[in-house]
Amino acid sequence: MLANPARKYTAFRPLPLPERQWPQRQLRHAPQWLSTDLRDGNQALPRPMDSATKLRYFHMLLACGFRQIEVAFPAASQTDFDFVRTLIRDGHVPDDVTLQVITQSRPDLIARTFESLQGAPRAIVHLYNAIAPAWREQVFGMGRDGVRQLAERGATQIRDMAQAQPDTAWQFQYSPETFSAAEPEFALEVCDAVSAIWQPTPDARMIINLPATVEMSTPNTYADQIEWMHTRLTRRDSLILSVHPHNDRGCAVAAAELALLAGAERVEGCLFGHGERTGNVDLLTLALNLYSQGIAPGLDFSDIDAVRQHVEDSIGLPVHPRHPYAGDLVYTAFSGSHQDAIRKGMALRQPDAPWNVPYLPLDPADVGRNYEAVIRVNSQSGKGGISWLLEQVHGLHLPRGLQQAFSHQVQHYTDRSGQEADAATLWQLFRQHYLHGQGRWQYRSHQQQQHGTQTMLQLVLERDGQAHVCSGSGESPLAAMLQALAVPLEITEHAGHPLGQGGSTGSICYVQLTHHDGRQAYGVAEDSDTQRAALKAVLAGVNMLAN
Ligand SMILES: CC(=O)SCCNC(=O)CCNC(=O)[C@H](O)C(C)(C)COP(=O)(O)OP(=O)(O)OC[C@H]1O[C@@H](n2cnc3c(N)ncnc32)[C@H](O)[C@@H]1OP(=O)(O)O
Ligand SMILES: CC(C)C(=O)C(=O)O
Repeated sequence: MLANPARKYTAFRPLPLPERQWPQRQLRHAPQWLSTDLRDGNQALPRPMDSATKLRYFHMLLACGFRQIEVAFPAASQTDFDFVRTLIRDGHVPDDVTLQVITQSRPDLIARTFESLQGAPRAIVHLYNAIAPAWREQVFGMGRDGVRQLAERGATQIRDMAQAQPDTAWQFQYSPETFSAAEPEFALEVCDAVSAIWQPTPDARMIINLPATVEMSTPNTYADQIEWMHTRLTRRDSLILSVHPHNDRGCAVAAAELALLAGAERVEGCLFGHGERTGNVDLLTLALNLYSQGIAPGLDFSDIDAVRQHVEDSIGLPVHPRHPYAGDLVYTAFSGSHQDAIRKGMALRQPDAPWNVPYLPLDPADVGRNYEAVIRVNSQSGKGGISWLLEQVHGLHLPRGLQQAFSHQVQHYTDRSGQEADAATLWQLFRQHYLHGQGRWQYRSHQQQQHGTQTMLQLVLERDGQAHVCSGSGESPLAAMLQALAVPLEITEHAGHPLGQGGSTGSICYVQLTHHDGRQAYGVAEDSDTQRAALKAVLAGVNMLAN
């Protein structure tokens, strides 16, 4: 890299727009969506999709709720042409869905495009040509007039060919490709020239689509460019203003959102941001950004993993595990403090109250994710996450002190193994540490009598493998047991609950014992009988302190 990059790269010059309105606005409704997965997305694949894959993808897009789908560049290849024919001929396009196809401003390509659309009830014909200086000079070898005339010639041919196919309800779209790199007044001149030819009306609007073909600037600058056009375009009430951001600087989603504030009404992009180079704007992220602000996006991602799987299988590229809303890890907390906050938030959550769970901008359940994956345990995790998993999967409600004590065991395991501890491993570790049933004292049977406030307990135990009978009394069966055992211990905590998850039945009991020398341990036991579980838990605690 250069010590002085300014020798090679020039900063993008922002457009002065002191009267800008967009920073004061808020998004309140969803835009029109155009999926260009099958065109801009497909043209950027190492191996473009075959027709069968494209057809399945088309139906997946319909199921997500897309109503405008750019399906091909029909003049580019026989495959693209045939795909459009198949969609039309075999009746794949529902009545409320419009196909869009793209063409360069070249007479043979436009003619072929119209041929592909024969018999379509509705269609959007999308004309584009690059207008920015580098393209004018290097690609077309033309001045501004030449480039404007290129657009005008294409628009005229499209108008005339559409008139010759009156059975189709046509809508026209013009993209001044490389808009964001072009001089705004020239972009305006070309767009106005095209709309002068197409003569849209408020009832039959044409689409002006302003692409950031290459993302050149910060999103606020793109928003200024959009607002500048929005407030100056001739026939504005007869236009649908659309944006088509790419993601070269990693800001396409922000650019699209600010562009919507700046007057755009429609967004073109792809699922998961596929497309040329760094991709098109990710429509799924945009839609779920709206959703998580309480705005119905008009797209349905209730089963986000199915959509992701479909896209991955179709295009042969993976979705990143940290991809917003859809990545494998995006609802998952490994770190202790995040887990603690999520667990508390989930516990306090009221079903009808606004979503307010810390660290989770969206309820994973809304996109078909379960809560199990929300918390995963590794060496960065704390007691909160560990107990959440034991609670969710095995129905254990560990007392706080036991959570702390057990988390040390888990930490030891994860540090040593370098591995994640899933719910099954945690349960195994818990059983191994607390429910192994070994130790000096073993329970055999007991009998209990009540004399006023005093409980009399007769115990048949095993001590070091030998039968041991003893008795004691106290204000509770557990106190009576400690007396019977004649150990210098106190019960400092006692909790329990029925079991019913993870294949267990009966009750589980947790008892914290404190030795007179200050040492503490938890005894845990499960049994079909609550009383027996408590007595066994005391013995387990005694065994722990004996170790
Ligand atoms: C930003 C975007 O995503 S735009 C969409 C881009 N998508 C694609 O290009 C995928 C499909 N494209 C193709 O398959 C091919 O490019 C075809 C079939 C359309 C055309 O192929 P060819 O004519 O053989 O070659 P090629 O694409 O290199 O043509 C470039 C020519 O088109 C001209 N051209 C490029 N864009 C346009 C345009 N929008 N309008 C008119 N002419 C254009 C170039 O100036 C160049 O002209 P030249 O040959 O006189 O120098
Ligand atoms: C043709 C236009 C819309 C395009 O794909 C782009 O600029 O990226």
